[in-house]
Amino acid sequence: MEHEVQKRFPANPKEYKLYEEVGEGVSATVYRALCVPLNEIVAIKVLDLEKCNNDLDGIRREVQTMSLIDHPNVLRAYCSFPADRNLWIVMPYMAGGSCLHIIKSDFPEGFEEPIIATLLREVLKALVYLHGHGHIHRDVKAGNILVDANGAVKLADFGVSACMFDTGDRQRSRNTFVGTPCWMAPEVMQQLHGYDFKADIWSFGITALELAHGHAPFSKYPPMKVLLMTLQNAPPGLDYERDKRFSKSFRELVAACLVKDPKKRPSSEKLLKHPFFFKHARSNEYLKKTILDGLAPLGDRFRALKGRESSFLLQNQAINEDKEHLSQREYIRGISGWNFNLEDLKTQAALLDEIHTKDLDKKQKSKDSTDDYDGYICTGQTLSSTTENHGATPKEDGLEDLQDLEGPFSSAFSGRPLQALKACFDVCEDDIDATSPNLKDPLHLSSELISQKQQLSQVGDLETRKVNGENLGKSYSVPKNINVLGRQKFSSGSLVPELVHSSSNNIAGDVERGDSNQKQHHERNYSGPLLYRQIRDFAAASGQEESLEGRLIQRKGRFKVTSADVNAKVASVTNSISNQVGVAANYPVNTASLLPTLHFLLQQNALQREQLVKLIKCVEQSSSRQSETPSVDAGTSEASQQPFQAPTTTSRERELQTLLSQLQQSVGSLAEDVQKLKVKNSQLERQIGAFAVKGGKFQSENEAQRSKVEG
Ligand SMILES: Nc1ncnc2c1ncn2[C@@H]1O[C@H](COP(=O)(O)OP(=O)(O)OP(=O)(O)O)[C@@H](O)[C@H]1O
Repeated sequence: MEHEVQKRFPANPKEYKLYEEVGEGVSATVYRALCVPLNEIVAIKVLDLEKCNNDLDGIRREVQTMSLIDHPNVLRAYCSFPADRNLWIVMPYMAGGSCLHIIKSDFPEGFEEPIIATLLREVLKALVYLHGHGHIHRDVKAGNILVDANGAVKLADFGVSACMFDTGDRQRSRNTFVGTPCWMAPEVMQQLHGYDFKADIWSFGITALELAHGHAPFSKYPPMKVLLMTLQNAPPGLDYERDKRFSKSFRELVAACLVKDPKKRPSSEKLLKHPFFFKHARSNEYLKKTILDGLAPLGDRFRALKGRESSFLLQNQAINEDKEHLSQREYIRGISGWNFNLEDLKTQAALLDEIHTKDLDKKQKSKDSTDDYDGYICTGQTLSSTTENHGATPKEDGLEDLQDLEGPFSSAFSGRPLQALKACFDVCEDDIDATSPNLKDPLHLSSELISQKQQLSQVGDLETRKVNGENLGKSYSVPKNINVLGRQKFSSGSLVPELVHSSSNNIAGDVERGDSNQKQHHERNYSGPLLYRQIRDFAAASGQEESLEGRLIQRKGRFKVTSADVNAKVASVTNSISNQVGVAANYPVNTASLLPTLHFLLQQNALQREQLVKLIKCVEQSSSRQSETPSVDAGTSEASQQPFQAPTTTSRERELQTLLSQLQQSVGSLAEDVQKLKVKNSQLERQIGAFAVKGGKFQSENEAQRSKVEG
């Protein structure tokens, strides 16, 4: 480490020789490279802005975090700089590649327990460090656990990490929807109260299962279904027949991490003291011997995996067309390039619904049939997200219980959730606001791209200078959305209103990427955000909205809903709610699940009623004033004598009238009192006058008597 810190890596692309490709993410390609002046092999992550909808904040965060990090289990950046249209991030070369690559190429059934324990212990050390420094990683998964030639383990990829100590917008970003669905903690999906470090502990638990089985739970399902299953089902665990090979302490460790209530999950520090690690973890040397020795060079493995992926895509083209296997393909790619295109999600929803219908048919035929999805049997229990049921009796998918989803989901998915979902899509699809600044014309987009590139080079400069010891107290404000027409890989759903291509050309993958997306047909991708919009709009309407406003951060390759920038439209809320009600009316529903919707409607009604009453009052008052006007002119009319007797309808008005007549009465009696006082006053004045006259007479008599006596 010391050795790495002291070396100065040049911030100039000419000083590096790029060799073979060793990894590919949604927005980046990673190469093995030689740093010529230092004669050292490094890895260079080349971020291509034109490849996808990048977000500079994310890149800046990734580079900043990586260059400030100093821990043996966290992958750091030596330096970063702009090169042509890209940003290069120079980092240590991890010759073993990611655990996902190792699993895919050589351990498809997962690792043995001591290997898992060793890998997880190292990851936990990284998490203890990151959490201690206020960082939430937010994307812990086997694909981000890298192993070097000596068996050292490092946690990588800070593209979506967040700092808990940040303020302002970044602090709010903890209310964002970040991560990769299979590894994403329920509280991150729900977005009710934000989330904290414990979200990483959930992902850590899922990663443990991934290392044990060779894939993450629910990995073969489309993202939307993963979301629903994570929220609805009991947490996955090591509860099945094939898991008997694992120790009790491993099962306990997984169960401790995969608790839906984040407060009940242990901290990374506490977890590191778990007996599982003392009993089973070994040395880096052990990792080297067991998983690295005999492995082909990383570049070769990567090429082989890519080849397998391409042939899989070709073989399964027919299946792929129905989009049901999207999730699996993404998983095989080993990236988190989830596609949340509207059309895809609609199709997925439709397919799921079909499956659901088939399931119901099947169920009727054989009530006790079981459905072990991927080894993770989804219980058909009613959801209570805080009810843990690791050892639940395996039953079936449980889609019929989706109406029991808790919290805002219950309202968003009342009735038959997938139908409701479709209804939501329809609402939002129509909700395209042509004047929205997010619907940008190509010209605008390209100019934005240019400006973003300029800013990117600033970021690169900044990082380079930072690495060189300069302290730059400068903050960059960067555009949040970049959409580039043409070559584009739609990976994560942009969860904001934005310009995207149609579903046919948005599947992440080289095949799709190759055929440049020339379509000029654009539509807003609401898929991911829809869920969120539903929740947000509902929360806003019922006055529970948290600090959800904010900026979009379109995230490379992750499923992310940021602080929403969609103007809440009462109409859309009402529409979606009424759609849900319509949906509910068409399908058998749990009546209790309709309650929130009805409650909301009631509130809406009360508000509208209040508005109407106010309006009626206004109209009445102005009409009464109109009827008053001639009576004032006439002076003697009945109306002028009884000015407050306009026709009234409400008790409030009657109350006011009573008050007014009481006031009138008291004014009248006051006037009488004043009159009486006036009379008294004038009597007193007269008396005083009389006294004064008498006093004058008395004085003159006195003076006359005095002069007589003196004379
Ligand atoms: N330093 C490294 N040494 C060797 N291989 C690496 C290194 N960094 C990354 N890789 C490989 O490249 C792949 C893609 O890198 P990375 O995950 O950083 O890109 P990304 O665009 O952020 O991807 P994703 O969106 O899937 O997280 C990794 O999964 C890993 O296999």
